[in-house]
Amino acid sequence: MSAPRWVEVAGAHPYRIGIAPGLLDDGAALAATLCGRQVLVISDDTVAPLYAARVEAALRAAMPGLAVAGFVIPAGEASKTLAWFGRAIDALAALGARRDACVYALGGGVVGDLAGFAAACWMRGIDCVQLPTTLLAMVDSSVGGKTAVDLPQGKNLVGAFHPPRAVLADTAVLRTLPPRELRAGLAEVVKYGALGDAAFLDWLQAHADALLAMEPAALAEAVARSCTHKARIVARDPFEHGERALLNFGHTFGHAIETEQGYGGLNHGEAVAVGMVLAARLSEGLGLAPAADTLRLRTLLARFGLPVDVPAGLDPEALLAHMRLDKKATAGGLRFIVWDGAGRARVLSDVPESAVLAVLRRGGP
Ligand SMILES: NC(=O)c1ccc[n+]([C@@H]2O[C@H](COP(=O)([O-])OP(=O)(O)OC[C@H]3O[C@@H](n4cnc5c(N)ncnc54)[C@H](O)[C@@H]3O)[C@@H](O)[C@H]2O)c1
Ligand SMILES: O=C(O)C(=O)C[C@@H](O)[C@H](O)[C@H](O)COP(=O)(O)O
Ligand SMILES: [Zn+2]
Repeated sequence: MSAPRWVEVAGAHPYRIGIAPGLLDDGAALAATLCGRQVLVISDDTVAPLYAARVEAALRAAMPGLAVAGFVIPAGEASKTLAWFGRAIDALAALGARRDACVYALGGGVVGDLAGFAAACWMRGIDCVQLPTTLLAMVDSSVGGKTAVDLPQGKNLVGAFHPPRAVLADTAVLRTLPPRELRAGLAEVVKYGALGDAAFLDWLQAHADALLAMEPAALAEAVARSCTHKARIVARDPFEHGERALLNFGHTFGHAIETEQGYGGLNHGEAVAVGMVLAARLSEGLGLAPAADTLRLRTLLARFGLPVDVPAGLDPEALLAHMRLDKKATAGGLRFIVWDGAGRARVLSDVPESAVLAVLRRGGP
């Protein structure tokens, strides 16, 4: 195994993100994240058969006497519910988990968010180690401590901030990731460039072929640069009182699409891709940013094979109704992450609903 790249996340509860192929088999790296002698590995029914036995064996070998149990949810967003959260809590109870027990979240963002929330709630908070297995989870969801489940009324409406004890991203597992899920992860990678680093957009454009071909060096670089961006932001603003909201670029629109489709249409990354184009158009419509920047973003996302238009048949009024329950909304009305151009995002309050509807009603490029 090559030596991991480490990204530090500073703050009141600092932790490290390790990035390297082979980390899931590295018993010493896994065991270094443990305080107690009990582990619950939470995964889904696609990832568990591929990787759970390896993680459990590495942990047992590194720590004889460790009590290890597994808990598996059905793969996909439809499992990020209070019902599956309750079953995860039952699994912790069945393990007899003490306060020094640890949850290992082995999977994509769905597993990471649900397992993290279970860890946040069990005995008011036990350790959670994130073992992300999708590109999206490696670049975004495993970092920063947002944990949650969805409700039919909206995305991530029930959750907690609970930073992980550590993140270990084994980039070798991306080999089994379906192409659609790779593209979803690239949407959140593009987000970092869009919100604060236009030069990163150029890098992504230049390395698009390598990323789509899953060349390990390009992927590792994209993961490390994305984690570095996110780590800086969440260290400065862990509870989203200000700057962290920029990580929501494209999400007000994207979450509304996911909710309206009942979490069975576009996946999160795809919905965020559409949402970022709409956020750029909103900025354009409000006279904040040039149309050329919208086109640049849209072209890059399309290059990555991501959707860039609102799916046919969705009612703009219904989408707007979901946005009113967005977590950034206040008594003053809707708040959006807009941009003044590529790499220059900011929060905008009191966005008129008419401007949002105009963007949703406009079709085509
Ligand atoms: N907490 C945060 O900060 C944060 C950030 C971004 C997204 N999210 C959340 O993350 C979720 C999306 O995460 P996701 O895109 O990882 O989706 P996901 O967890 O549903 O995973 C996508 C699919 O890939 C499969 N899979 C995972 N790893 C695999 C591997 N190595 N090989 C083969 N198949 C594999 C999964 O079984 C699943 O079917 C959403 O719920 C979103 O809201 C949270
Ligand atoms: O970490 C953050 O902060 C983010 O906003 C990252 C987003 O990519 C992610 O989808 C997050 O779950 C959205 O959070 P929410 O608070 O808008 O539900
Ligand atoms: Zn997201």
